[in-house]
Amino acid sequence: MKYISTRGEAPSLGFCDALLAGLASDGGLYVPQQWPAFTKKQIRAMRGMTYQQIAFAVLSPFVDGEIDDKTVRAMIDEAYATFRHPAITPLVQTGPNDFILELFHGTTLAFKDVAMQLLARLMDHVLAERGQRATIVGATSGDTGGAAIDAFAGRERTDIFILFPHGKVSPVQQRQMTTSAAGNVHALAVRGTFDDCQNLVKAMFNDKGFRERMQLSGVNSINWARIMAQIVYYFTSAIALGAPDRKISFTVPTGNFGDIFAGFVAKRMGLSIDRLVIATNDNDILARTLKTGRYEMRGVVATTSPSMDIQISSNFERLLFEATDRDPAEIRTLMGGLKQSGSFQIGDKALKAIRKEFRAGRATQKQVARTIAETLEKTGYLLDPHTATGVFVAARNARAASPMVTLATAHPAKFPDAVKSASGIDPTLPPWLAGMMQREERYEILDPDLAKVEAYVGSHSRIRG
Ligand SMILES: Cc1ncc(COP(=O)(O)O)c(C=O)c1O
Ligand SMILES: N[C@@H](CCOP(=O)(O)O)C(=O)O
Repeated sequence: MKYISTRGEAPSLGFCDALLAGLASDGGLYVPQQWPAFTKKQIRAMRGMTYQQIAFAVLSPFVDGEIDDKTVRAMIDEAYATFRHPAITPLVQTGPNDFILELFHGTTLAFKDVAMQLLARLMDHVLAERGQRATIVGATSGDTGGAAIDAFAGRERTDIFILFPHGKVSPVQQRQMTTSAAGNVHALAVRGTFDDCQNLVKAMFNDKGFRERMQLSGVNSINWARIMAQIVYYFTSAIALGAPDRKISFTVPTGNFGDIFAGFVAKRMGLSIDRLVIATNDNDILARTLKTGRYEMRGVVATTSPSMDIQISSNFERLLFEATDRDPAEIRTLMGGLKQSGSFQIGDKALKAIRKEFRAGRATQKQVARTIAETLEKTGYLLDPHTATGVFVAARNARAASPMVTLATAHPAKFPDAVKSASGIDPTLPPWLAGMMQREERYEILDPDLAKVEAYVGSHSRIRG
């Protein structure tokens, strides 16, 4: 299996090289040259398998033998042994046809743990095999950072630098990034938004000299392996609800478009998915784009679901690549427009293809708060604000023909203020995080200035720039 860039001007790579590359050298994102597919019979055979067994079946075609099967299985087992639920990502029924897919049973209480625990092991393995080291740079609106720091802390072959928007993440999210005692961990608070952080990370990758000197690697969902690991829970949950002999719909709280793109890939791989619904908060650029065909950035507004306070939705580029029948020249034009004017217009054919696959809706902060309160009252289930965004949008896009699964992307205890103000309940952190809020913080505050950020990374990575 080769991986090609959405912009068509970077070399195609095998799995291990794409894993370490993160962003392609032409600024594009790597995708598999073709989508592997399972037959109905093969999917039926996954019934009764454990999460780990299904993960191996789903990941194997992507790894394509570049890492031997025994090692991949061992990494999967180790990664998911860190989860606190035996089902890893359990389904909870909240209505006759409504389900919540709990993705927050990992160490940092967000869906990011599912991919990150595996990614860290895969990277470590490949670096060790090659006798290499890497400097990891990542941007976070709150959850990716904590999950990456937890997964990479203390690893000998990597130094990790996480950029987060100063003052714009929840106190729990911030402590998960700033209280690590590991010497290879660096939390950088950037005076700006998540989009500024993500632009800085991409700019570091696009600075060829810096990228090579520092041996940069990425852990955001620009890295194909992140998406790959997230495909698995679409399979486990759909199979538990009757796939492939029944169609299942999913609603996904969306920001950087990685999680829902994994659902799109699962469908391409033969999973019987009915509706794929994008749920946004007030930062509704994706819902607007589906409606108008115009991707148009406006200022980011701070909401009670801060992890989705995003305007530049990186993985939308992967979808555009598919919707334009994989036309890299078209992607270069669209992304050029975005860089220059903050907007682009999707062509009619591509828009039609996108609308065929996705629906979208938005929940305002008031609607999110009401959804938390009403769900608690009706079902006894306490939602976090990101999941509540999904539940609100799911209710407007469900249909009797297929069960609707909403992805629960974070635990309510990560956002106690918003949850308490909506429900009156103060969600408590699990025991392993209980002392975290009292621990001393360690982080650097920086301006959104590429030279300053590169200077910091260059002088603190064990690979000296
Ligand atoms: C809790 C939570 N929900 C939803 C999202 C959106 O996921 P994605 O960026 O993959 O669309 C994020 C982060 O992006 C998140 O941290
Ligand atoms: N919501 C994310 C934003 C970054 O997303 P990623 O999936 O591309 O890493 C976060 O919590 O940081």
